[in-house]
Amino acid sequence: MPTPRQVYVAVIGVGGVGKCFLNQFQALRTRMSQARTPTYLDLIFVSRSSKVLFSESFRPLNLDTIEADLNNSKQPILEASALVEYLSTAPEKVILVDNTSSLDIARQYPAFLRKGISIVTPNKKGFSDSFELWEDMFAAASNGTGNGGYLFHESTVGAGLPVLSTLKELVETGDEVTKIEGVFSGTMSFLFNSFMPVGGGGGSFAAEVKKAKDLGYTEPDPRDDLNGLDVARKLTILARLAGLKIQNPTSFPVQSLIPKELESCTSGDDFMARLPEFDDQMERLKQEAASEGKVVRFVGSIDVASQNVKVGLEKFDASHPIAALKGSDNIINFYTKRYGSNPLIIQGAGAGGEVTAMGVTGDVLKVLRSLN
Ligand SMILES: NC(=O)C1=CN([C@@H]2O[C@H](COP(=O)(O)OP(=O)(O)OC[C@H]3O[C@@H](n4cnc5c(N)ncnc54)[C@H](OP(=O)(O)O)[C@@H]3O)[C@@H](O)[C@H]2O)C=CC1
Ligand SMILES: N[C@@H](CC=O)C(=O)O
Ligand code: NA
Repeated sequence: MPTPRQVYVAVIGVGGVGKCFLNQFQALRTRMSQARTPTYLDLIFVSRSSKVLFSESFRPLNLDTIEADLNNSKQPILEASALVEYLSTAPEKVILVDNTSSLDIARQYPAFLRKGISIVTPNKKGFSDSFELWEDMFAAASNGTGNGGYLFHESTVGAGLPVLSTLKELVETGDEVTKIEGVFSGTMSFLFNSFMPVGGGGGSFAAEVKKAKDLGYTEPDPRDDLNGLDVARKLTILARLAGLKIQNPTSFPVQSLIPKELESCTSGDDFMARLPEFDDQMERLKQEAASEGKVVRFVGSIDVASQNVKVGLEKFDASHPIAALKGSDNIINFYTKRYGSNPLIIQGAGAGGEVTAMGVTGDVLKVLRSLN
């Protein structure tokens, strides 16, 4: 007869995704405590860029008051390396949820994993950094080749859509993935669907960028979406999972939509303030495509055999499924040997706090199922 167990959870980042995650975690915690064999989930650490809250003795934090408690906390900031030490002394298994976009934190994943701490994250930075870091992470993880903590990152591609789990299952069941293509950015999808809808009309480009930011679709700095790198990071992750040794997200052609004149902007706010000056350029792009009866969309593709990866704008006929996407929808086509010329297609919202947090919460469940 299995016995009840306790698992600790530590959360870094309480922004758009982090806040939704904490709500979903609270509901999960209740459900797990009522299961036939209960799991008691306790939040023992939470932080944001300027605040940290935890107890030296691993006393659970109160989820009902967590936001105010964190903001009122006077505890000194813990560097990631100090957090590794603190969590590794916990008397129960620990899952660390990284809801930031910090590369510095991601670089510590191998250290956390080697100490038996599991990691769940929507943060793409570590998985698309050097191939060496990718290898270090999976060499340490128990669901890689190591015997440390477990590592899951479903929301790094397509937010909560089951993109990575599907690709892994295709590969692990022996299918041969030949090509992956589609729309991989919720922000870019939203921008082009609303700025250049099929049938004409649409708002100004800069106004749509602001809407995408306000809706929580963009990266913390929207330039990370508009420069194409967010999509390049996702394709790097997919290509690596499909077996390609892509060195980094700039080792293949990536089209940037940042106007030359704005490349020197010192902050995201400065960039956003000046973007309307360049609405005319985007309007010309729209008119040019319309004169051919087409629309423009921001897409990416990976040709596995030729190792050809690319990211950028392409024109589509109005009848094409990519032209017909709505809102922040992503569409991901997997061409494989088994599926032949009709790809396996995954489609749905590819950005937003709730759907991204769903992928993160789902990954917490995967860790709980894996931990014995
Ligand atoms: N938004 C979306 O639709 C999707 C997001 N993602 C990924 O999810 C992650 C979070 O995105 P999102 O919630 O939108 O971003 P936000 O900017 O809303 O939130 C980021 C959070 O991380 C905190 N933070 C940043 N750096 C550090 C640090 N060094 N130490 C501790 N805390 C830190 C911020 O602190 P503070 O509050 O003090 O600023 C903030 O709470 C990103 O990696 C993003 O790429 C993935 C898929 C979709
Ligand atoms: N900024 C990203 C968020 C999800 O990864 C996007 O727009 O797709
Ligand atoms: Na996903």
